[in-house]
Amino acid sequence: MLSERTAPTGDLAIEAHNLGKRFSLFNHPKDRLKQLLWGRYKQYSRDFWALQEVSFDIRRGEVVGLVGRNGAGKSTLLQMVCGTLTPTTGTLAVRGRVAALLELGAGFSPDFSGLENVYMNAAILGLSRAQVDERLDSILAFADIGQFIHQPVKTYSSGMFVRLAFAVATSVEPDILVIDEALSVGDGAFARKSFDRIMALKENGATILFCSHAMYHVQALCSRALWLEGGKMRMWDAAAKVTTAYETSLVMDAAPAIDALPTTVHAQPPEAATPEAAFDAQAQANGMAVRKAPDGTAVITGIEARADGVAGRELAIHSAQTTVELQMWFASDPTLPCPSAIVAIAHANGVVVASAGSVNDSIALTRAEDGTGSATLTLPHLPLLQGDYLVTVILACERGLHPYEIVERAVTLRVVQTGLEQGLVTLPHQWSSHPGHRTPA
Ligand SMILES: Nc1ncnc2c1ncn2[C@@H]1O[C@H](COP(=O)(O)OP(=O)(O)OP(=O)(O)O)[C@@H](O)[C@H]1O
Repeated sequence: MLSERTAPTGDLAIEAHNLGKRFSLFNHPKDRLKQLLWGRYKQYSRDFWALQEVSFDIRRGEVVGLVGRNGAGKSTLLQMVCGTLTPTTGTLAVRGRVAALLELGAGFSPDFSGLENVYMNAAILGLSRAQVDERLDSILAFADIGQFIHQPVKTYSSGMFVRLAFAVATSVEPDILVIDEALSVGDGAFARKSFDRIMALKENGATILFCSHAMYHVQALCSRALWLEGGKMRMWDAAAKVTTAYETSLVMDAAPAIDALPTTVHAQPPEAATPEAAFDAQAQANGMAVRKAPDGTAVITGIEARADGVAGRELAIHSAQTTVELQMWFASDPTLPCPSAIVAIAHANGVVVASAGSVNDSIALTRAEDGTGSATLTLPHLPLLQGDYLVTVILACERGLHPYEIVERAVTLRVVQTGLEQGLVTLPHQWSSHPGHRTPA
């Protein structure tokens, strides 16, 4: 969906002032008709405010993240920016050509061929026939669905459908890109390609507004973030501040904060990435080269966890004594840059305790010419306190942003302790003591 609301002039791409959106809720479908006929005499609906008093402005070229729990009003706001919903109160100025990656392919007609849909969809997005002719080769090359382009789209797999829709939606160089949740779409090589395309649009100066449950994406890509709660603005500030406050609130409410972690990047369901698959692969050939990475992507071929050298999927750990090693084997397309590794540890109640990423630690992984290699994270004298902890292992792109594969709950750490310390970790600490009264400084 694309709309060109006003010319992209001035410094501000989006200006929202006191935005509100009210929906009418009906208890029964027929109440809708009654409201139409007799609404003057009796109220058959009740009002529900999905958004209230939302004000912000976004500079041109800025990348802004939108965070909040389910039902907070994020999609409602994105739809207003795209022009598919109109505000009930307030004003919204959107300057420039907007491309939305919201419901990809929603405008496709099932009985028409892919090619016909490209023309129809691109026209809706504001491209003339000549402009589509000019871009057609690159759209088709990007979607990479071969001869299927001449078949009705109702015969497409969901992957093909999304690839074509994404290729069309991003073929118009937008001034403003609005993305709901998925920063990359499709699977395997296409997921990486689509992520790279969004990054290229960002580097070319597009203003991006995206909503995500992956806080590391918001922190890594955005300068500012808006936190919505119950339809109202809870916080609008530097991305790092907002994500920290938001994550803290999730933990405080004992909601499973794992939702906010790299472990739940929804962009790419980790098909083969169950612990079983990874461990089976590992078992079959000592972790080496069992799964071959398809072109344009990378896969985890094995995971092994060791507690003081003893391997297992469930490790018994003595708090602050046992040294844990987590090793991940991978196979990657050798023509791609070498991938990176991320490990996250969450308490069994869902609270994320810690994570480490090779990119963040400025460590470049190494691999053989055929693209295979391994990465080992060593955690000396693991300072976790008593409890069960789950380890998630992620193989990501060279920037540590696009996950190729995620293995949730790859390893369980069962920690026992002898002392009476409370909490999740022991912090490095020291005590000192002196005799006598307090003396003025
Ligand atoms: N057309 C509609 N009619 C009535 N209520 C609606 C409509 N669209 C959204 N809502 C309600 O508005 C509230 C905000 O919804 P919205 O989809 O914007 O939330 P969200 O933050 O995007 O949630 P999620 O993360 O689950 O996508 C929800 O309570 C939702 O049920």
